[in-house]
Amino acid sequence: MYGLLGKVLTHSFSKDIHEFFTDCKYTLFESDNLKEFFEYIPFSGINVTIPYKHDVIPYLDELSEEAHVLQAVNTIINKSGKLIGYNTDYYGLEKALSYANITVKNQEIIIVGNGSTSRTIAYYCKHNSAKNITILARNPKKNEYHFTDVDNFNSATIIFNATPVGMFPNNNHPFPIDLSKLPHLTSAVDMIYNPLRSSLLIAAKKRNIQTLNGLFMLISQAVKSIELFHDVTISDDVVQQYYNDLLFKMTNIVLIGMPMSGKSFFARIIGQKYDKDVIDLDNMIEQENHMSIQQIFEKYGEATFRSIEKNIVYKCSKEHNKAISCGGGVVLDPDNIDYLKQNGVILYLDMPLDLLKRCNPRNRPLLQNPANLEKLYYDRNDLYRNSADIIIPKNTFNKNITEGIIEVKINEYFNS
Ligand SMILES: Nc1ncnc2c1ncn2[C@@H]1O[C@H](COP(=O)(O)OP(=O)(O)O)[C@@H](O)[C@H]1O
Ligand SMILES: O=C(O)C1=C[C@@H](OP(=O)(O)O)[C@@H](O)[C@H](O)C1
Ligand SMILES: [Mg+2]
Repeated sequence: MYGLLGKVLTHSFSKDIHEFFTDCKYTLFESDNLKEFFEYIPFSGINVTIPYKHDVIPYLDELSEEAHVLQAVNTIINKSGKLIGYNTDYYGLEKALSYANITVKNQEIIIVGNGSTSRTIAYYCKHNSAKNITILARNPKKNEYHFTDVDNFNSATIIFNATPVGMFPNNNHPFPIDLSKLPHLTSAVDMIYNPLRSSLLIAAKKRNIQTLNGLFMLISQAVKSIELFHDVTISDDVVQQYYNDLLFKMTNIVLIGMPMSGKSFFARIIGQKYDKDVIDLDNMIEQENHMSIQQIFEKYGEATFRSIEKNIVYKCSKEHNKAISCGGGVVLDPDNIDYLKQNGVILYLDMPLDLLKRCNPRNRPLLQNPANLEKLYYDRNDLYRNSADIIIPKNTFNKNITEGIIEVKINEYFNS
């Protein structure tokens, strides 16, 4: 029997990963009583998660070197009655950093947080010749510092987040450290994988700092434990393919652009093609308020519409695997873009003004005066461009051509 031991396991990915790579069933054991678990559950191998990584140690016969140093175990193998504890988080971190080409050698490291993940990162950095390691925490212990001491470590080049700040469901909690205080940063690594881009990673990306989230590490630590459980080797290529597929599946594809550029239209096509549910933010607003967009503008004005829109965007930012079509004005509030980027790749349907002028503005309240189209276009074009991860030139009304460009650009984005 194989499985995962922890207290609350509803959000665990381990079962999916284990059952993808092996034919063995993987069981989730939510337990309040470790003694009973070890007495009565006859397992061949189990993984251990919060809050038991340390507490299981007294039940084990032997520890691997990492598990011993870190005093944390996430994998236990039963070898003919002898229980051996390992820590594959260390290995997962190593694989993820190597995948992202991040080396800690001679680097000045900041680790935010002082729990067991922080210890794993510090141990890894020490082992791999980091120049120095600073731990910043909310409640610093000996040889650690408070977040507010960050000014004294402004030569840092790599920052790791080992806290749950910004993790689902508290996606939008701001990161406690202002990155403008760390002008030499080249990489930001977050152990969080939900959302895919945490507050730290969104802030880092704005400064052109390389980012890495926790998904590759999560998969790699699970793969290592599968290798230990079943005495097999899983090749890096297979793991990478699994990662690419999972990442794509978790990601929302978010369409922005001028009114009439085809966002709602292509969101439906993208949804169908990539098996993602479609969300049209304007439709959602209409359904929730039992009014058309036009009626909302007429009755309450644009400012109220924008605040309704912002609330909907906030809710949708926590979704996964959706094709999301936004209203044209979503970019006016930078918070909206931060929300949408958490789990989304932003795709700008870039349609030139002369083509937009040939469309029929029908029920679009802001375009009832034709002169407005030009103004909106010039006011917003830069906002669209700066918000986008992918820009789709849309110089045609031919659906197939645009669909083809979208496919190529999405492939490029996810395979680079
Ligand atoms: N490439 C296309 N081929 C055919 N019809 C299109 C195409 N792009 C947009 N349309 C049509 O143009 C109109 C505006 O598109 P829509 O998706 O509503 O734009 P948006 O959501 O960006 O305002 C819709 O009637 C849509 O069906
Ligand atoms: O551009 C805008 O400010 C708006 C665009 C509309 O969506 P479409 O872009 O789908 O027309 C709708 O959200 C609202 O009328 C405001
Ligand atoms: Mg639309």
